[in-house]
Amino acid sequence: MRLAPVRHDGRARTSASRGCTCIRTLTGAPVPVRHQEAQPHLCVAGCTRIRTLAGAAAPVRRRGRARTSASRGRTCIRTLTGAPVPIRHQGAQPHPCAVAGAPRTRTPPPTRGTRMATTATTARAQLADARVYLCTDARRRQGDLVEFLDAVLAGGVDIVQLRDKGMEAAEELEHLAVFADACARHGKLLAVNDRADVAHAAGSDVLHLGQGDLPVPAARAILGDDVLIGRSTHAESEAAAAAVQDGVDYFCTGPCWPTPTKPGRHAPGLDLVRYTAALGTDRPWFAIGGIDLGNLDQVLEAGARRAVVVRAITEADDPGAAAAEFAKRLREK
Ligand SMILES: Cc1ncc(COP(=O)(O)OP(=O)(O)O)c(N)n1
Ligand SMILES: Cc1nc(C(=O)O)sc1CCOP(=O)(O)O
Ligand SMILES: [Mg+2]
Repeated sequence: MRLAPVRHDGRARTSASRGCTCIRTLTGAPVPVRHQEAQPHLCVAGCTRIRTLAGAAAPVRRRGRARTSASRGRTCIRTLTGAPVPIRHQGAQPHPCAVAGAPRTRTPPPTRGTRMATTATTARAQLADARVYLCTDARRRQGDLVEFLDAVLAGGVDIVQLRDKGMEAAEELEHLAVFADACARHGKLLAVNDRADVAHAAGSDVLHLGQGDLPVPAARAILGDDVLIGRSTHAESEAAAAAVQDGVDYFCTGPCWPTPTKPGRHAPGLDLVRYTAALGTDRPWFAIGGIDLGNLDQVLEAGARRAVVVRAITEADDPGAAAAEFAKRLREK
């Protein structure tokens, strides 16, 4: 199926296209959103539409769930190949994808300033309280993403990041919509890795940047002040800088141990955790790298009060129970 962009500005759709692209605005910057359906879908309350992706007809229905404070987006559930896929629509207004009765001019975006201030404040308070930060892939091998996210978020994960390296942006956004919906159900924070444009399009609460990723000011230029930004640090100088750098909301120090999740990354070990603890910074920071329930006490003894984990939860027999144990032990310190 060849997709061609179509603007909902009164121009005719190209006949060759079964998909459409409409432009929506979140913070003044135009963000292209591709709606892949044979029929124009109605992203307005109560709509049900049939759309086609790869030839399969599937229902699209509006979901009337209330948003949590952690979530700014709206969520529709659509079904592609049998599995429900939540799609979050940014903005307080239904976005103008409706063709029947669609506005010919775009609905103005919400006034971000007032509406976002409370949300950003809430998100920063949640970050301050956070203890367990999970990075996970999209569970394509297991095929259990929704169940997995519900289990770990109910168990005690405070922030969940989609970290699935090499995924194309469109697919990442599809998965992020599932993450966003899960975070909204549980009132937890959603994090995007590496890409400010994807964080913006997904309506993420958090963007995580490594030392080689986009510089913080460049990410802030895209995201504004309301999205939380985190930094990776692997050396004392980097941790000291991240503790004071403008625009940084939290940072991570590690790896505590060499880890196959980040092959080739030198592990500064628990000395860096001890150094960071000694900084005495009020800025939230997390230990990362090789942490599991067997060595967590060493991480705590080195002075960390927050941890980022991947395998210890994603590969656990019972991810929800593993998350709960991490949360319990990090919170009782
Ligand atoms: C919460 C969190 N901490 C550290 C990282 C690692 O970031 P980075 O060094 O950019 O490496 P990649 O994950 O991008 O491979 C992270 N993603 N999240
Ligand atoms: C993604 C990542 N970043 C690191 C850093 O030190 O910045 S360590 C790491 C992988 C952590 O995975 P696991 O919990 O499976 O060891
Ligand atoms: Mg990165």
